[in-house]
Amino acid sequence: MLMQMKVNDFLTELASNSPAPGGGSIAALAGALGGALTAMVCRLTVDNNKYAGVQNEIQGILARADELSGSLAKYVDEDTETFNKVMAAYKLPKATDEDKAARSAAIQTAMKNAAVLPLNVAGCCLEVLTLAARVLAIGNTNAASDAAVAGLMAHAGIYGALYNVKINLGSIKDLAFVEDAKAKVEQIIKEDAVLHETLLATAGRVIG
Ligand SMILES: Nc1nc(=O)c2c([nH]1)NC[C@@H]1CN(c3ccc(C(=O)N[C@@H](CCC(=O)O)C(=O)O)cc3)C=[N+]21
Repeated sequence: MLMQMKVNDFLTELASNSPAPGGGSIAALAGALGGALTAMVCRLTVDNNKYAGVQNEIQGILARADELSGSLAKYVDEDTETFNKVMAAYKLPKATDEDKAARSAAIQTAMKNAAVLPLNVAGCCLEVLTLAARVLAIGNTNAASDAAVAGLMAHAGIYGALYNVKINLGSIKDLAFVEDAKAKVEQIIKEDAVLHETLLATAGRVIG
């Protein structure tokens, strides 16, 4: 359970040559950090008279940021479990034709799961980026740099998760699955580009 570890122990485990956690878990963690940091800026904005006009919107963003951070935190452990199953499938016996068929089917199933999971991570991170960019624009300006960092973590989570999707698609033989996933990847990259640019432009305006 990676999420139960002390941060220092987590870093030592990450840096070790043991196969897990991998980049997929770290992408999810980046998103979870972005979501939590977005929630923090919301909490520094609610019940502040200076931001009375945006209270309802901030409350809505806060609730969703907490949810997304929670989901992404679960994905940290789930991604490692999912990728461990890929590695376990590769270690299945391949002595006979039956062995080979069973091994290949197990690899394909595990690879599909290992592609779908980071696709979901990227979707959650995209939502975090949307929320962080909005909070940067309307939230407590004293915490503008926090909102900017939150958005950048989400952006890193998106790209990190999508690289995991893409690398796994290279090993998947179901072409309809691959085409569908590729279309989803491209859509998320497009939406990220707009949001990331907006985030940087707003940060430049509010922070300098
Ligand atoms: N959803 C998802 N999450 C990932 O984290 C993820 C992924 N997809 N797709 C591919 C990349 C790559 N990655 C590796 C992690 C450890 C080894 C590793 O430790 N390999 C050992 C072998 C380990 C063993 O066989 O037990 C080696 O090459 O010597 C390799 C590759 C995780 N990824």
